[in-house]
Amino acid sequence: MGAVAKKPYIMPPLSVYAEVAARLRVDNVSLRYRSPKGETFTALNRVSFEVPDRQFAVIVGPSGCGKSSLLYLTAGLNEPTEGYIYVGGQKVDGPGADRGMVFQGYTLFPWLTVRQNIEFGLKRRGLPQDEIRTIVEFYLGEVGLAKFAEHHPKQLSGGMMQRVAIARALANDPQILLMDEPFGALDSQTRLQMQQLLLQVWGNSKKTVVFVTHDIDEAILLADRIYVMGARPGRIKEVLDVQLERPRSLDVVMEPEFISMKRHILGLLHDDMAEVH
Ligand SMILES: Nc1ncnc2c1ncn2[C@@H]1O[C@H](COP(=O)(O)OP(=O)(O)OP(=O)(O)O)[C@@H](O)[C@H]1O
Repeated sequence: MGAVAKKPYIMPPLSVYAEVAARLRVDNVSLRYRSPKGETFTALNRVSFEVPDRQFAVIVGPSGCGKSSLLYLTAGLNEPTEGYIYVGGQKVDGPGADRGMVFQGYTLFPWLTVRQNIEFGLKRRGLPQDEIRTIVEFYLGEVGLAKFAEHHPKQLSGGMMQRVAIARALANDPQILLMDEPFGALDSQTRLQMQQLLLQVWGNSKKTVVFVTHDIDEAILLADRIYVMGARPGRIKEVLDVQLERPRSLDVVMEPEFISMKRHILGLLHDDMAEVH
């Protein structure tokens, strides 16, 4: 195995001050689902990790390992069976504007224009009209959609819709951006463009991002730190720091460190599949 495998990242102990230092702290979280017949299924088992402020964290793992479940818990759309999640030191106990979400499926309001979609949350918060206009213009520019502000979602491509979703989430100035396979439904060319656009927008906003994918290339290209999950039960198997220089272009996939890291993660995922069979 390559250089990465020889020096895996060792997870530091959760510090007493972790709520302050980490933007996201997942503390001993388990999640069990109950079937209608009363059988329980452990989707997540004692998951603990932290994401420092302004980091780009990527969660990668096989299908069914609980990636989406973890993101939904962080969004407050579901509750852990055990353990706690903290965002900016505050315990998550329901959905909140401090967490922006971008999903794989297109979640724009179809009856609203691009501009109206982006300003939706800002209006609900009662911001003054001129402030809303300034924020919306800024994010339309960030995602390259200034010319499409008055279009409706059905007039846009999948990639453009996801750009609106990113702009809408960031316009609300969340503490953390949660992204669940946001480019999973896009063709490979558009996906590569969207990865570059996201890196650029993130570089400007410097938000903390938690991004779920099962695409290893996407994970390494985007991440500061990769959390590799295993399945049955869902758990964190290893945490890897990506030290590739930024800004990262598509050529990064040919760098030895990239290839070595990819091989290592593939090995972890294969081990996991071997454990299942
Ligand atoms: N509401 C539910 N009731 C029962 N089981 C569920 C429920 N939601 C998810 N699960 C199960 O929990 C496990 C984790 O699901 P989850 O969707 O979080 O995984 P994932 O890693 O995001 O998978 P994928 O990559 O395929 O989207 C899976 O085995 C799934 O079948």
